[in-house]
Amino acid sequence: MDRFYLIVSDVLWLRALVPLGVRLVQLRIKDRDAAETRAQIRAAREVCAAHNCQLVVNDYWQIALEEGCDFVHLGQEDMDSADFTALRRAGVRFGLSTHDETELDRALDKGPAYVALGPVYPTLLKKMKWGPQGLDRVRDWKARAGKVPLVAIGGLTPERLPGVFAAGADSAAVVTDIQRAADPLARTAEWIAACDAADLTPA
Ligand SMILES: Cc1ncc(COP(=O)(O)OP(=O)(O)O)c(N)n1
Ligand SMILES: Cc1nc(C(=O)O)sc1CCOP(=O)(O)O
Ligand SMILES: [Mg+2]
Repeated sequence: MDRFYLIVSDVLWLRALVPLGVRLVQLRIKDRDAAETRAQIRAAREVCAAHNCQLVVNDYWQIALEEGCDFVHLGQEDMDSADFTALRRAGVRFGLSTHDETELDRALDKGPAYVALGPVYPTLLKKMKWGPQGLDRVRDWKARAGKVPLVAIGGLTPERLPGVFAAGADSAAVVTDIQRAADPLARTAEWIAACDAADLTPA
């Protein structure tokens, strides 16, 4: 999977950043009504299709199914209500959040396209009951996940990427470092360059 996994909170971000060469983007909408959420997902699908970028829809697996999207991200609570049979029948891949061993076992049982581990570093985005997992935990998760790709998330920056990839993460997800950057477009370019550099570095 692509090393750079951009997560944005609104389709306006997606429109601005995907054309820079982003290949994997998650639309993580919170606190919008159903109509607005659907409109955003539909618009994001169009932008991504035009730029050969994989769209991942966070949380709203049902709207994703209805709108013909082919990839969703689900947290452990989202998994409680998700219809995995319907997702599989429609060929919709899913990535799953994990934070401890029990969650990882539960996630791996579902046959995910990837598992995410976080927060690797402290995150400003949301309050979480888990402290920073650290790079040893990334290494451990990589061994436990086997062939399932591992996404690292939480407090990531371009400067932290070499360590995260060396520990075994296949992909690095980011929100704050880009959305709160003084120049989000320039920061996105830095992320792409840092991820490309990691691809050229022997493991
Ligand atoms: C790549 C990735 N990893 C983890 C999450 C978090 O999902 P979740 O625990 O459901 O929390 P919310 O993002 O829905 O608040 C994610 N979205 N993406
Ligand atoms: C949305 C999210 N989920 C996490 C998890 O551990 O499941 S950490 C996280 C926040 C990631 O954002 P930032 O790059 O701003 O730290
Ligand atoms: Mg969720």
